[in-house]
Amino acid sequence: MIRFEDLHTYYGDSHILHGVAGEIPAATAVGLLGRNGMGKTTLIRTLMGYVRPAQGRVLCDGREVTGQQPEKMARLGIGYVPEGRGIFPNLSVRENLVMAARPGIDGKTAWTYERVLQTFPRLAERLNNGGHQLSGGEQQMLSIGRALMTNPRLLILDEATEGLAPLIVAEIWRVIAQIRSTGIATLIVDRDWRKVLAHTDRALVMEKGQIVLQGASAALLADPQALGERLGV
Ligand SMILES: Nc1ncnc2c1ncn2[C@@H]1O[C@H](COP(=O)(O)OP(=O)(O)OP(=O)(O)O)[C@@H](O)[C@H]1O
Repeated sequence: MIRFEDLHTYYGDSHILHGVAGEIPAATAVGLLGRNGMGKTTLIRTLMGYVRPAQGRVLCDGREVTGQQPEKMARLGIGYVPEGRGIFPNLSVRENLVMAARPGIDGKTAWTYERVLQTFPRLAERLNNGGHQLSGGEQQMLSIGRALMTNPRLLILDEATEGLAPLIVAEIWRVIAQIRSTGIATLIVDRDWRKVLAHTDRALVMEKGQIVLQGASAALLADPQALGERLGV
């Protein structure tokens, strides 16, 4: 569904991505691993069109979309839950969800307002609260809920569990598993590499702006030494 070739991305003079290539096939869960600062978020921002690569291409269903506006990527069915959340703090939970609603690219609305609230019962209890009144975990749930309201084909989750209490973290992984089981492709970045590998089909490991290891998640999990060298664990 999404393919990327030879991506080179810079922030000013800093050369961050050094020829990154890979793909996220439809209905496939892909993990993106790597230590801090290795370029994971930059790769996601490049795929989503927040930064334009100096070289290389991003393709969606075989069509070039390199550097397209993030809004256009959203219309192509890519849902993005950014690191640090990205909800509207001055709008209520209900408003945050309703304003994100749109049918999927196939015209279907599998994820309705009601279904999102069933998935996140905590949000159902906070409908009239402003985004800023929510706990960190609730904000994260709202951010995922907003992305689901767009009925995406691919959901990108960047550090969705960061800084959250263990019970909330478990809740978020439960929802990620549920999303995966509906056939939505996912790209997941999380510090907990075991969890990432347990919840994905394949994984890419980045080091210094390059993909240095990739393969089936189960195979990577079975060879923790190779992974440990790359992740410093
Ligand atoms: N807006 C920016 N301007 C300049 N440099 C940046 C910017 N954002 C990130 N960087 C640098 O780019 C490199 C890659 O950062 P990136 O956020 O992609 O890494 P990451 O693998 O996602 O790590 P983390 O888990 O810490 O977010 C880092 O050296 C970082 O300091």
